[in-house]
Amino acid sequence: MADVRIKICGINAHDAMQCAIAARADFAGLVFFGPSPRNVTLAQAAALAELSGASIGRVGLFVDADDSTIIAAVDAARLDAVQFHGSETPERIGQLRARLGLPVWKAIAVRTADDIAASRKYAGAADLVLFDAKTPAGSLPGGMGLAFDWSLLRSYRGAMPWGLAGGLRPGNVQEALKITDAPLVDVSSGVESAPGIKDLAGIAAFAKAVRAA
Ligand SMILES: O=C(O)c1ccccc1NCC(=O)[C@H](O)[C@H](O)COP(=O)(O)O
Repeated sequence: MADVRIKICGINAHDAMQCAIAARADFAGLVFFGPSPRNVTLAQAAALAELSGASIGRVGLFVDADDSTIIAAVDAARLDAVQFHGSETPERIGQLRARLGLPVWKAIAVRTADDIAASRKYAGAADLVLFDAKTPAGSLPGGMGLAFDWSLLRSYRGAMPWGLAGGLRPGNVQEALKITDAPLVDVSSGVESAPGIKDLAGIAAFAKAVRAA
């Protein structure tokens, strides 16, 4: 499977950032969402940006955040893209894209085929849709290690660039790619030893598994 892009999400420590770079991941996700165990402060994000430079794309992750929060993070972390994981509408996503001048990714919470079909409303507003598992009410909207039925994406041909997230691990990502042929995979808790603590060997194993798929 050629050139599947890899995003390691929830990087909040220098060793994890160095490991993602060494594993030749394409993107490092920085979570700007207080309730997450992976949340980074602006100062931490700036230090991670300093460490990583141009070696990896930095994607800032937000959940129904206001403009000032997003802009402060974009500036501090010198973000290359922004990912929205809340209930942002296509109109809101389009406004943010115009205001920030950065690629905008929209996470789509998936349980059924209808959820995937509904992602079409983001065409023209977002640059990429990230299909992720729908999480239980009251829990975090992502980073929960939950997978959806990957067969929903079998033979998927969307109008926009897309990626697969949710419950991926070194041990199952090849199966996920075999079923979905996803051009980008995103992992967070599947490469952690505890919530918010990245497992360095897990990051390396995940990248190796993707490249061997
Ligand atoms: O990772 C978080 O803590 C998080 C919190 C709130 C919204 C989204 C969050 N993560 C988004 C991601 O892009 C994760 O990588 C994605 O949901 C997959 O997570 P996992 O199933 O743990 O691999």
